[in-house]
Amino acid sequence: MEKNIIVHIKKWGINGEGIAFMKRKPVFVPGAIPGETAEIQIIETKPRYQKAELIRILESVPARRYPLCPHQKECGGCALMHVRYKNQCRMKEQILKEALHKYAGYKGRIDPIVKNSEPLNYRNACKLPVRKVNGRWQSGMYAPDTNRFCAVDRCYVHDKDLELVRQQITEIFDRYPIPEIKTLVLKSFDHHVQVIVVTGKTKIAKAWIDAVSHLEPVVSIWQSIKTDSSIDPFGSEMIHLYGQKEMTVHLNDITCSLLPRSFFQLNTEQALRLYQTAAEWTPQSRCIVEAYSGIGAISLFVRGKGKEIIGIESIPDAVENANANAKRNGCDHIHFLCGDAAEKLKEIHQTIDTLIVDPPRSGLSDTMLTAIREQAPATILYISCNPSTLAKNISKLSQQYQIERVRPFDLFSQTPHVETICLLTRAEDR
Ligand SMILES: C[S@@+](CC[C@H](N)C(=O)[O-])C[C@H]1O[C@@H](n2cnc3c(N)ncnc32)[C@H](O)[C@@H]1O
Repeated sequence: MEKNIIVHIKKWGINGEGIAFMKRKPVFVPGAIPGETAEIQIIETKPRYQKAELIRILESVPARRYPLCPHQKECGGCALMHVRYKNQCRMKEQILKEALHKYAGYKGRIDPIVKNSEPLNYRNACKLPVRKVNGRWQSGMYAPDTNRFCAVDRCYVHDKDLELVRQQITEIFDRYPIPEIKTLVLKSFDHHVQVIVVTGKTKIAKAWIDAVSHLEPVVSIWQSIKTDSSIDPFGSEMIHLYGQKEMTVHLNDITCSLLPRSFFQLNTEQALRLYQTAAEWTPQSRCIVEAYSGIGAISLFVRGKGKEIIGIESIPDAVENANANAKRNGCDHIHFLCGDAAEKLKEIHQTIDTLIVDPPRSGLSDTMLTAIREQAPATILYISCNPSTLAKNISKLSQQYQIERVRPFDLFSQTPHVETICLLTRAEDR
């Protein structure tokens, strides 16, 4: 067994760990904070880095606080809960700054992070595995990098209605068990909660549906039958069991609907601020394209900035929502196409003045980057939840585009994730 060693934590890692250096090689120490002196034990050695377990903190820093959640270490969902909120925000600003510098060579100004006014109880959705533990049904999380189930009796970042329903549903599972239950998905907007249970091929008892539908905030229940092991959280068959099919989200004067498969940002209040910034930074354009458009909320926010707005999204249900959302908000000049962003972008023949992209964490594919270079819009608004892929993608566009503005948003408080909006302009147009 490795013996314990004492290290000084020098900087933040992108996953919220502290990083120490031994013989110039980084050692990742989850739970440690830059500035601290820690006793650690190496648990993994790789050619370019090491991973360690934090044994104890010998010298702490004022940024440390006692984490509210007793499951913080095992659950891993809130890797920064032991860090004071203002220091969490500084960490995110620093991670973004370093990524833009390292991969895109950017040393310019970054706006201060837009803080979350409610760093707890903000999450409007959860997707949790369900297991029987000591004879009782529980929903929880998998411990980081493992398939070890960690039952969570109370989650502090879930929206209050969502959390109430989650706790009550697990009790209902005890009374009316669902054979082959895999995952519980909940979405909460405006005090209304949608429940989606992902199961094997099984019929859900009427007693379970009745009990869940009687929970005060529940307005919609779905079952998703999943028999494959794909990463898609839902299976191919979706059965509507009770109430509304769609959820409604109000974003200032805009109203949007979403079906269970449609994506929406996890933090409604901060999403609103992000979309307002997108609207502010989008120049007046003849044609705007929004790729990775989800239910079309950004297109609706920039509705006054384009004569024609085209959205592209790969999930058919989200496209159905987006087109209906455009209609319901009186926007005849906005429509949405279903398909792969790169493929559909290539098929657009008119001149694109502004391109808005909001891809998943993996960022833009090489085919998307090629399609962007070919279309050469004058302005790109890149919204990203991953500073590394954002910066690497910007680097690949750097022959044509320069960074004009960057603003991070804290959408995922208590976690190391940071959302960023970045305005890029075509170099020759400056
Ligand atoms: C980060 S979400 C952004 C959604 C939307 N902009 C919003 O703010 O709600 C990314 C979206 O891209 C979609 N998507 C993922 N890969 C795609 C692809 N290759 N082509 C088109 N859309 C894709 C996902 O279904 C998801 O709706």
